[in-house]
Amino acid sequence: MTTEQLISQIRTKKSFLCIGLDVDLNKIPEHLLQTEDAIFEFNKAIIDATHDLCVSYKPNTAFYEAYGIKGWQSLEKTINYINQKYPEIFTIADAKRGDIGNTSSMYARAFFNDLDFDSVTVAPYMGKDSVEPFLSFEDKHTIMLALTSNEGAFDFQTQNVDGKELYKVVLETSKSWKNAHNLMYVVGATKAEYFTEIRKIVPDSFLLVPGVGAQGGSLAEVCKYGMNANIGLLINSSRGIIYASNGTDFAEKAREEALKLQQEMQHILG
Ligand SMILES: O=C(O)c1cc(=O)[nH]c(=O)n1[C@@H]1O[C@H](COP(=O)(O)O)[C@@H](O)[C@H]1O
Repeated sequence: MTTEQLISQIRTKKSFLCIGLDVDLNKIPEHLLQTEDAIFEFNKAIIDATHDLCVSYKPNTAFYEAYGIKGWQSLEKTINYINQKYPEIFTIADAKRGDIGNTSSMYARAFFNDLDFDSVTVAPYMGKDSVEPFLSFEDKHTIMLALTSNEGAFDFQTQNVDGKELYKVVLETSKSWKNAHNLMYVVGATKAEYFTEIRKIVPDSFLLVPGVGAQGGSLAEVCKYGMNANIGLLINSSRGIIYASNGTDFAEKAREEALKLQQEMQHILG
């Protein structure tokens, strides 16, 4: 998917919501556990109930890998379902990969070719040659960690490196990489006060912003400092939406939570 198609979808739906499909069998409604593929049945119901309110789905691969081959099959069925039924949706494989070049190429093939995701999250720690293999895929997007939502972000990311915070070095350096136009960045919603500085370095890039909902980040604050002329934000909520209820009404309740965020976004978009 091109960035222009993503922007157009945001404008049509008046939403820049990304719903995280982080499926935990201990949290999903009990009646689904009797089905052959409970993870997929759960995702399918959530997707059917919310696809008009969001522009993106982000399965975090950890929640699938934890269930071995069955989990990976559920992930494959989920991405195929979205791509076939709702092809306008921007899909994110939240896998946080990144390795030496030839290994990164294989990760990129796994998520872009085999599973056909529109994007994948990567960690920048191994540098340019670990990220560039992902960037060489046309109309696929690489979402690199910049300033994450967790407490540990302060361990390294905000540390000074030659008079500059490390996350700023990461952002600036990555702009010179080959096919850098395919980069997006992760910035946590819990770090709203940093968005002004981040926008000085990457004014036009899309930012994936997790941390609204269960982690307590503020949508209004993020938008105030992080939005650009093309919106430039994908706001993720996972647990706050998909576990709104663990009864038979789970999809309906997830829709209600998604609708609350979509309406707030519509209001912000004016
Ligand atoms: O890359 C991510 O998506 C990510 C980066 C980050 O800094 N913080 C963060 O929470 N995430 C992911 O975003 C999702 C947040 O889930 P909730 O806290 O349940 O809304 C999880 O899948 C996290 O792994």
